[in-house]
Amino acid sequence: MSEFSDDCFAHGGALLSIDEALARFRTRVAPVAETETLALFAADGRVLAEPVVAAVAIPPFTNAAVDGYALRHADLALATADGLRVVDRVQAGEAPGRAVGPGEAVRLFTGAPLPAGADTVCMQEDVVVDGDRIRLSSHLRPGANCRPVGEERQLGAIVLPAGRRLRPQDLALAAAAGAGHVVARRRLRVAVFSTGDELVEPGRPLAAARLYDANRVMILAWAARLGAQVDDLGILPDDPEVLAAALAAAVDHDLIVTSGGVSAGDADHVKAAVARVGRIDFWRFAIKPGKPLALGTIGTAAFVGLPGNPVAVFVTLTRIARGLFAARAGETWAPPIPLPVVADFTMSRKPGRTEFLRVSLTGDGEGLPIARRYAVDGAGIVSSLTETDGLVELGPDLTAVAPGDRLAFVPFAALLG
Ligand SMILES: Nc1nc2c(c(=O)[nH]1)N[C@H]1C(S)=C(S)[C@@H](COP(=O)(O)OP(=O)(O)OC[C@H]3O[C@@H](n4cnc5c(N)ncnc54)[C@H](O)[C@@H]3O)O[C@H]1N2
Ligand code: MOO
Repeated sequence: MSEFSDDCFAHGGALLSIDEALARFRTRVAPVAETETLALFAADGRVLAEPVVAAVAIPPFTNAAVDGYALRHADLALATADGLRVVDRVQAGEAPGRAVGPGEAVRLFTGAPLPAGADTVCMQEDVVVDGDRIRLSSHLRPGANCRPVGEERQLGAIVLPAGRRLRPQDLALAAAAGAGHVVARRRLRVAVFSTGDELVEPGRPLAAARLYDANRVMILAWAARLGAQVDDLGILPDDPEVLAAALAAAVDHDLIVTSGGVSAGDADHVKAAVARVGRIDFWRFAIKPGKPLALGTIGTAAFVGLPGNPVAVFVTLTRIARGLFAARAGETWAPPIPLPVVADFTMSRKPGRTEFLRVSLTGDGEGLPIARRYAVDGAGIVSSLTETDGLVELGPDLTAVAPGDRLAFVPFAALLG
């Protein structure tokens, strides 16, 4: 199967919305085909290639939800009047020794199987114990305090769908369903480099007119958090020959992500370099920051050229490139759903683009959280991403924000998931 259609990333040059971009990734990019069988305990963060099917019912047998006594609901009147005789005791993990007959109860503990004949469990707090007899002090509905066999899932049911990126709670469900192993897609191989003659490796001495490469470590960490095998190709100069050679050497990756050099400056050579060794398309987004994005294919690798400004990198990486990553990884993914917050600031703006503001949240715990806008604007202000809690998304038609307005907020944790 071909990973990309020939014109996978082609488009007419009009401004795109993020939703349009994500829809194109979903429909035009094929997931990596190779799969591997993994021990459940090694599968956190991996993407399921096959659904997990219940090898047992969950729970596998009807059991007690509380510490107490198993009884027959038909004996309820007797249980509250004369009481019932306790004839056995069953711990979790034990098989019941005998059935519960008329006028009888069995002492049992949370997780223990219900003995035959019993259909209801009363909590030990609701009985008075008198020798080998118990008397019930409250009413009970039939089946109370029982967890019936298959209540959660029947044998053979799908418990986790293919495409799920496994989280700790998914692993718990797979374990409960009896799965010792899962079939996952292989990890994506992601290569990352920065471009720009002005860039210097962090920690090295800085000469005049140079600045440290902030983007590469952010992109590498983003991909690694998503479970990719990352290759750091370093900082490359604004030299089309060098860039083309590096791109050609990186074709064994699923995704090549770069930053810088995609706009219209004299030293913006990334697009030309990709065109030499593969195919390139240029997408312009109606968003701020992050308007320019170069997308292409080099053999079986997808190429993503992010803009140079670090905040634009963060926005395009988490809101756009994330969708391409998901499509390649075979992952069912949707952008995080924004939560309502209330503005404490005033702002007027030109309509036409979706704008992402960095905001901090405060609040007294009553009502919606209050969003305070970061004091300094600008797509180069890295600390605007570290001293805030997430992004507010202003729709393209919005021309003003006033204190008290409701805004759509997505926390950083959700953007990085
Ligand atoms: N005439 C125009 N100029 C620019 C436009 C435009 O539409 N017309 N768009 C601006 C916007 S918006 C952005 S974003 C940038 C994108 O340009 P590039 O992708 O070519 O990025 P560079 O020019 O290489 O860098 C932009 C800026 O970011 C700094 N940078 C680059 N890489 C890193 C890095 N790894 N770590 C830290 N900082 C980095 C770079 O020094 C520049 O200051 O173009 C605008 N110009
Ligand atoms: O897209 Mo530029 O994206 O604002 O810094």
